[in-house]
Amino acid sequence: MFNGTEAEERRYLEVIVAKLHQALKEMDDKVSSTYEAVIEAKKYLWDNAAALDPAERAANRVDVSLVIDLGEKTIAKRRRVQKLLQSPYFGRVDFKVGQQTKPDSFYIGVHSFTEENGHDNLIYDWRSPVASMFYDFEVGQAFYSAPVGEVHGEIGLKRQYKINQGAMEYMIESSMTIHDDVLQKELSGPSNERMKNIVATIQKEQNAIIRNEAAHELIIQGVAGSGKTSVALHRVAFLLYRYKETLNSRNVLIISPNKVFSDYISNVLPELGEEKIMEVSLEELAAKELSGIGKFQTFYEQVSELLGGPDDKTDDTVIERIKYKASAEFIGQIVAFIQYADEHYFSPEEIAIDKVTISKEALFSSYLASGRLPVKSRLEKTAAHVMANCKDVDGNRVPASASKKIKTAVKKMFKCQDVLSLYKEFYRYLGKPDLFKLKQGKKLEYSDVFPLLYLKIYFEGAAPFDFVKHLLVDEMQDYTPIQYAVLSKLFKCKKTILGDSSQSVNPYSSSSLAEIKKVFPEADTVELLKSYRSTVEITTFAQKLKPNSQLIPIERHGEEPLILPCHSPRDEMDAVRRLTGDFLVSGLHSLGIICKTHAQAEEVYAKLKDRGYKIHLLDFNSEQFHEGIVVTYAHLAKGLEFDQVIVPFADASTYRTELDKSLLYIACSRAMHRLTVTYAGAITPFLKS
Ligand SMILES: Nc1ncnc2c1ncn2[C@@H]1O[C@H](COP(=O)(O)OP(=O)(O)OP(=O)(O)O)[C@@H](O)[C@H]1O
Repeated sequence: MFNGTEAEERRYLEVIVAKLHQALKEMDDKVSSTYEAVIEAKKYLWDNAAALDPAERAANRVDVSLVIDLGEKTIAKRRRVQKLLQSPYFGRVDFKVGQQTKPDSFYIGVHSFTEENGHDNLIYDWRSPVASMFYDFEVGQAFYSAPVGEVHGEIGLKRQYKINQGAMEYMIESSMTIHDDVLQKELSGPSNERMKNIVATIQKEQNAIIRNEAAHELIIQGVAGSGKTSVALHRVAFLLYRYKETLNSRNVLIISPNKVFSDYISNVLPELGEEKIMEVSLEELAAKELSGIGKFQTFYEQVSELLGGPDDKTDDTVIERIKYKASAEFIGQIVAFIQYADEHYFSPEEIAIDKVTISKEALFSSYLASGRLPVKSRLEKTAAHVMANCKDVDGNRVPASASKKIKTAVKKMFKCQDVLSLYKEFYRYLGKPDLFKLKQGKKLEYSDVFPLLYLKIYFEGAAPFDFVKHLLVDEMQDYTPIQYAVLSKLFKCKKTILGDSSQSVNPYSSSSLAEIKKVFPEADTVELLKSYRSTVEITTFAQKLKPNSQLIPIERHGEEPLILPCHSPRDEMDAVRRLTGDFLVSGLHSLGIICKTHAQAEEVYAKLKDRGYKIHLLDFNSEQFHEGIVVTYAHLAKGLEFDQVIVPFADASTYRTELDKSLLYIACSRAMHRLTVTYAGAITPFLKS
């Protein structure tokens, strides 16, 4: 057998590392000679500028840019080889097809590697067709999908390697269910600074999501820590590889909940050899689309309003408005209104301007003939059509002096002159004008932003984002059906939508997989039930808050979470300080102190900073994730994870509503290895038992 023993594998690794070094050297030489060639060509241009004719100069410039292009490609390739030098491969599959006497050995790494003048592919990219067998099959019958069709055969051997700094730490022969030992090792270590790639331990069900090419919309509901975000980013990397001729990173957009989250995930694609993708929040999108129409409350401000103070009660009518506009039926009502407006809101009147007369009937038939355009364009087309088809009393074409007046008159025949009036009219049509309320300073409530945008698209139209060929929506539970309806009008492309209905920060407007599916009836849906982030003890603890009998924690054990009662708020702060001190000597990398509200986080931050701890406060103005000790609140902590989490203020007055329970669940489920909950006074009823 090729490289049958561990000693042979170790020698082979040395050979590969040497080849990678050799390739690196060759690339360095190539980059240097490219550099010299560019300097030479530029010098030639400069020295001979006067003697060269324009065509020669242009040809010379083209040559220079071709050489630069080549140099850049070499540099990108060099970066990949450099990465491979750390860990050339993580897996091997020996696969035999049909009557083949000896199997082929495929070594699988984060990138592919072929010797410059050699023919053999020494390392296969994890996204290549043949590598899919590493994730999908154990020893025995297997197949992969190649461009020529499915290739069937037999896997005779499957191995996994942990290679660090070019040296093999361990090698595992795997004949059992995928990667258990390696996965355990990966998950038990302390966290990285930011989210990392999981190519070596992608699970079969995750691989199916990553390589799903057929779905136009793919909706992933996954329990906390099930790898949704990781999988979605690996899916993007896969699609960029698979469709490299037609798709590049500038064609992929992620709707991300905030800048901290975007920064937190920003390393994954570059680690996989791809460029970062664009990110935007729904608020940024709405601000662009609604510019000139009005200011609006943000989602975070809406949630803060709902949280209120310990004794405040949120205005029930606010909740009623949010709930109403978050229902799936609401879209049906807006659609019905649009149809009604189409049929009833254009009221033609005879026009008699200067020497031109246009009948009511002519106007109406032009309006009907103008098709399904946005209202404004439709009115313009109607005016243009009637003018083209009529003459003044002298038999002449409509004079320019009259045409402007006619256009204005036609515009006024539509019941509403701007989108905000149309939006208010919608609630009058429903017989529920009270469902629209502006906030102080004429700010729109957040729940009005997307219905208004939906009507704006009907009234004025919107330029779809055609350059986006794949849209990723994370934290799907936080978006309502009407938001999805707007997204699908703006983005006609393929979509991957992921989230967890248990992690809603606003229970009045959260969406489940079933609700989102109503907006995308053709979508493929997947559920991820295995949770990888936390120890069994932490997962079991968090499950008491939001039970899900289907959740399967990965068998990894650690300390029992600790609930720490304190005599007074002062004692509680002392406890948090002590726990923070313990963390600093624990060998763990990241600590998240996760409060319920921003105000509480500011308080803890100020008190810990007093003690000289190096800590960071993360809030909605933060642009970056930070390593080390972070103080934040549940809404912002969503999507992040920490080796250790402290949840302070878990008392009965802080966590009392359903929304509070959700936030407590989010906070606790961020912990990977250690979790401590502190409180003074009475404990929250959600943790009472
Ligand atoms: N196959 C895997 N191999 C190794 N680690 C994995 C795997 N799948 C997930 N993980 C790890 O589990 C953790 C959670 O992943 P991720 O943040 O993508 O989950 P999520 O479902 O988006 O979580 P949440 O919804 O709770 O924010 C990360 O540390 C990730 O690296």
